[in-house]
Amino acid sequence: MKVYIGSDHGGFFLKNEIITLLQELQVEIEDVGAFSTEAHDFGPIAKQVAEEVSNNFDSRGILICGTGIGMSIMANKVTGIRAAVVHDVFSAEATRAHNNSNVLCMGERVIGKGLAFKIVETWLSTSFDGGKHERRVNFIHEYEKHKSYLN
Ligand SMILES: O=C(CO)[C@H](O)[C@H](O)[C@H](O)COP(=O)(O)O
Repeated sequence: MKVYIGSDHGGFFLKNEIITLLQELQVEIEDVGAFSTEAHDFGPIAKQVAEEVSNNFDSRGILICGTGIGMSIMANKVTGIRAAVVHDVFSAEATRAHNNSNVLCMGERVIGKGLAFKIVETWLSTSFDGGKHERRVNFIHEYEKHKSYLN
């Protein structure tokens, strides 16, 4: 699995900490920036990570801004993306098991490094449960394809 990772200025320091963690875990990564604390809009970074994940089989994304929220709103506009804002370990497991989330969004202004590391480790190691959850995830992508009302 390859992980594309990005942040704006608000997530820059936590992104670097998570890159170090991923390197220790021997996870293949690509850092798309930001590469400094100079102000960066979250939109282009989230778009780039989400498009990489959408276009590359067996890849995931991690996006960090101040809250994780702007990143997730942008990432979820990209076809095939299921981005989740996560700030607790239970949700990290649940969003993989139930939503098959492929992008993890966190806020550097919300949580500290220790909890963020637990979230990343849990999110990377939890598998999708499938079954009834597959039907629910499929509904999202059927809607995405047709943009019409589905019952
Ligand atoms: O987009 C966000 C909120 O959804 C992020 O938290 C940004 O990092 C934040 O808005 C940046 O704010 P700043 O005042 O420009 O540092």
